[in-house]
Amino acid sequence: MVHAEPVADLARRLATALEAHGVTTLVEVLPDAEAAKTIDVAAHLWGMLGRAGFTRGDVVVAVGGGAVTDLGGFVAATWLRGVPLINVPTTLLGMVDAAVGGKTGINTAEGKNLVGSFHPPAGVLCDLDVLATLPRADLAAGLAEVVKGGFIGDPVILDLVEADPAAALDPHGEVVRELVERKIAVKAAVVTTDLHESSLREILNYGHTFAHAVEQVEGYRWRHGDAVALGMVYVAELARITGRLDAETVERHRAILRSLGLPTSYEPGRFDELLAVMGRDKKTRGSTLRFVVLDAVGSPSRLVGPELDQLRQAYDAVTQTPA
Ligand SMILES: NC(=O)c1ccc[n+]([C@@H]2O[C@H](COP(=O)([O-])OP(=O)(O)OC[C@H]3O[C@@H](n4cnc5c(N)ncnc54)[C@H](O)[C@@H]3O)[C@@H](O)[C@H]2O)c1
Ligand SMILES: O=C(O)C(=O)C[C@@H](O)[C@H](O)[C@H](O)COP(=O)(O)O
Ligand SMILES: [Zn+2]
Repeated sequence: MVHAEPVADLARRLATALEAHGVTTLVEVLPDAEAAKTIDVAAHLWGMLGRAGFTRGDVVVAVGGGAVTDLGGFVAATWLRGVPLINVPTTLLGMVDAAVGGKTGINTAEGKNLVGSFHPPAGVLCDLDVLATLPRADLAAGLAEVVKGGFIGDPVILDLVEADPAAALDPHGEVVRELVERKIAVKAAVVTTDLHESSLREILNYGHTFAHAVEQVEGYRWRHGDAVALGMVYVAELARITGRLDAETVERHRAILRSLGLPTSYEPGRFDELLAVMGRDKKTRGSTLRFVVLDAVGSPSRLVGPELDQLRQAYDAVTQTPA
């Protein structure tokens, strides 16, 4: 079982329960957040599994946010070429996105999630009660991925957030439960059709080309969900500039994300740095950047090879907006 320090109590209780049922449990505390997603941490765990005689009859249990399930999943995918994985997401983002759908991965010096595999979990245990201790900023970051699901596939999500943003931020309320169920349904429908991202699955990457670039240039000090919020505004502006999306829907992005306290603007002067990183996005083919854009709410499509000037105009649009 792997976990980070902030959910140590929960992991201890789970390990105790497993031991009580006769399951021998090896528990390892990981570096917190993005610091867990490195080849060094993976290699450390491979060493532990080897010394413990971990076999294909054993199970990796990842208890934590998306960073822990991405790293735990990557180790499960690679050890003995694949052992079973059970995810116990403890952040909203993990519940609605990272722990479901089978993407696992680590970062390299060149970028985010550049090494990984598709390794679906054997099970995901999702208990909304564990969100009681999650800081509000992390709850909001998780809502960014929920809102993404609204824009690409389920507009009722957007209606629910617009009707009562405070309720969306209350982990004990019924609105959060409905948002979680709806977002997982959007993701499940996509992933069951295209697990390996040959085409349709790319829509789950809405906002992520710019988001991942921001995360990297910021040294992973930005929450992933915050970067996704900004990335969705960037790509909505790009879609408007290229004649795909109306200005009203772009403003709807800003209004919804701001109502949740999420970032919708960035600092000027970093376009060249971000452009270089965006070139390493997994959707890029050769030197051609490809973005998931919306033609309308619920109608995602692709924008292939936008002009440099259009990319820059979209950057200007997100750097001139007051936060
Ligand atoms: N594999 C996928 O499909 C997928 C999807 C989306 C995001 N991701 C990845 O997920 C990561 C982001 O995940 P995240 O937003 O969960 O961040 P995170 O895993 O970094 O967790 C955020 C913080 O919350 C703490 N925490 C977790 N649960 C808690 C709880 N119940 N109470 C108090 N503190 C708690 C963590 O220890 C950490 O400090 C990124 O690396 C992103 O790339 C992966
Ligand atoms: O499940 C997917 O597919 C996604 O793209 C979900 C994203 O929210 C997630 O952040 C994912 O890890 C990004 O994938 P990547 O392939 O761009 O690294
Ligand atoms: Zn994401």
